[in-house]
Amino acid sequence: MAETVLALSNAAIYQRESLILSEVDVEVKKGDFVYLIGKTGTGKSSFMKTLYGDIPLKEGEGSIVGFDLRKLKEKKIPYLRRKLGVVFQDFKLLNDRTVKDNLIFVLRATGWKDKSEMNHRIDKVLDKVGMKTKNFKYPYQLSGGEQQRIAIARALLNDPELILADEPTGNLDPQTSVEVMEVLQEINKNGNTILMATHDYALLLKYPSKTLKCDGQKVFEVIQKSA
Ligand SMILES: Nc1ncnc2c1ncn2[C@@H]1O[C@H](COP(=O)(O)OP(=O)(O)OP(=O)(O)O)[C@@H](O)[C@H]1O
Repeated sequence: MAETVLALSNAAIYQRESLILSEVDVEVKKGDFVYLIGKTGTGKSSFMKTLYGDIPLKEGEGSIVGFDLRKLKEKKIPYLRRKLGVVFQDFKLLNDRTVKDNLIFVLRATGWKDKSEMNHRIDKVLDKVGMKTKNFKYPYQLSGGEQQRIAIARALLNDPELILADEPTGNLDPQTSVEVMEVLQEINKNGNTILMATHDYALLLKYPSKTLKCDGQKVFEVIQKSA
């Protein structure tokens, strides 16, 4: 039996005082690729933010990569984030430094010191996303798809137990979205667990997988019809 990396039980998700989602029961196991879909404003981002500690979980139970979300103290959030890889729609790369320096910045911030170990790790994650030859480029010299691949490499640096991707293809054209999705599929095949929020139904059809849907303040699993 695969180990559970995320479990929510009877959880309620709020944005300040507004209830966004209630009675949420979700389980993600090691090796899963799970989609989170739903129309704009139905709570996908709020759900993701709760998982990476940006919104506190005040009702129900929640555990993620060994952390209890109900008991998560502010000062523990960086440790939670180290076990997660988070990928955003807008990449969030630092524009004043090269790809390599973006990655070194994260490694240093998470306690890495040895230069050759850092170089080795950077080469490895860039290789996984097919960007090894672009490590000297600045983010603004890269296309959107390439920037997102760098953001995925950054998420992989500390060998996360779970990757949370919030609309990772939201800023990309359909062809580039497929290329980024291929990268996510590949790293999932190599053992990484991924939860991806999206409203791109074309990707769901092309790469069917377990799907959760936010609708009417609830989250439920939808069964995809096979084509
Ligand atoms: N910082 C905030 N404070 C209060 N309410 C918020 C805040 N951010 C979002 N909301 C509200 O929470 C609800 C859910 O928003 P959320 O961003 O989670 O939805 P979403 O499904 O991710 O939408 P989208 O696809 O547009 O990103 C919306 O009604 C939104 O207005």
